[in-house]
Amino acid sequence: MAADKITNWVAPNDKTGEFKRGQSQFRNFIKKGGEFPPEKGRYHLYVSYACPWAHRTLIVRQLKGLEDIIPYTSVHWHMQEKGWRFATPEDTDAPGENVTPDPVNKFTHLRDIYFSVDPEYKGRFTVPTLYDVKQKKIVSNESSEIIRMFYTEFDDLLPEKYKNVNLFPENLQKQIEETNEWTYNDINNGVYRSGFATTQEAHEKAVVPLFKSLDRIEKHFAESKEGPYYYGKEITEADIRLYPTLIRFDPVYVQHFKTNIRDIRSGYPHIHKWLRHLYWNVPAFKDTTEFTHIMRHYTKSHTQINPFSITPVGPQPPILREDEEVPAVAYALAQRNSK
Ligand SMILES: N[C@@H](CCC(=O)N[C@@H](CS)C(=O)NCC(=O)O)C(=O)O
Repeated sequence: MAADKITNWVAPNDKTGEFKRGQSQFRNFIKKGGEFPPEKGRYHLYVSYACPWAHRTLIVRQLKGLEDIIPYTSVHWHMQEKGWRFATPEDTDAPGENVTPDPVNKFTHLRDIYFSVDPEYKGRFTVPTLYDVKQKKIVSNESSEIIRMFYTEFDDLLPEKYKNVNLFPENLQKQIEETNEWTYNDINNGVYRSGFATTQEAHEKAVVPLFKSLDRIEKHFAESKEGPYYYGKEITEADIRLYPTLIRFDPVYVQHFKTNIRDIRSGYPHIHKWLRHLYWNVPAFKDTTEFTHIMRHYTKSHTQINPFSITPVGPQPPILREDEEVPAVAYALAQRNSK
């Protein structure tokens, strides 16, 4: 049935043409003394390197030093009719760590996990999925909540160094929540609303606020006295939630989702600086960024947008070095410096 196709993010009969993201269905929490207590090796994290929501969880896992506590598997980047699938030993086109067959249940597709937990499951089969190997249950498939569990709930199992990593500090919580509100709607989800729209109106309704919000971030960086992170000297949730969308912006969204009023590298110097600082100087960001998965997934899986599945070659490189600029920016800077 056409309406059930995985690429029908907007139902073909929906006249608004607007992409409306569904609610994540599994919303349990890891808690000491609860149904899902923190334990080393008990929870398996399923991600796709292509996915910005999953990307958040990999960043936090590494920043919090949870590598030995929470193992993970990345699915193959190619999402087809049955949704995300696990890589097989024959797959040689999906680089990166842990792009392997499912080590827990030997399932072939992510959907098998959802059906094994609930044979009547009607939602989407999304990454990230945090799975309790002991009880064979899904803890959560909501990235914004998984990262919050990772911030604190495993602290008792961690050395002092990582216990002290506070990504959601008390004094900034209110500001971060306020930032999340508009960055989620306009940016994280805004790129999808722009790209999945099936009418001109729906597209513009998403693209215009997306760029207004990028302008707002640019201004925030231009005016902030401290850096290099969104809220000063320490990485917080604000960086973790923005980076996965913005690292994908030039390589994918600008062309595939048509969000091309500007790109980051030539249009947003402060955002560009922040982005490159994270990528080149903080291993949790670079190590978890797999451009091959990112560039191929969108262009080859969203056949409703790109029926021939051709992946553009550029922009190259997908992220510039910190001392590199696109020619137009380099020229403008040289002009300024010669005055
Ligand atoms: N609200 C969810 C969204 C997750 C999500 O939509 N993930 C996408 C990949 S970027 C997915 O797995 N989509 C598969 C589908 O919708 O069929 C979260 O933040 O965890």
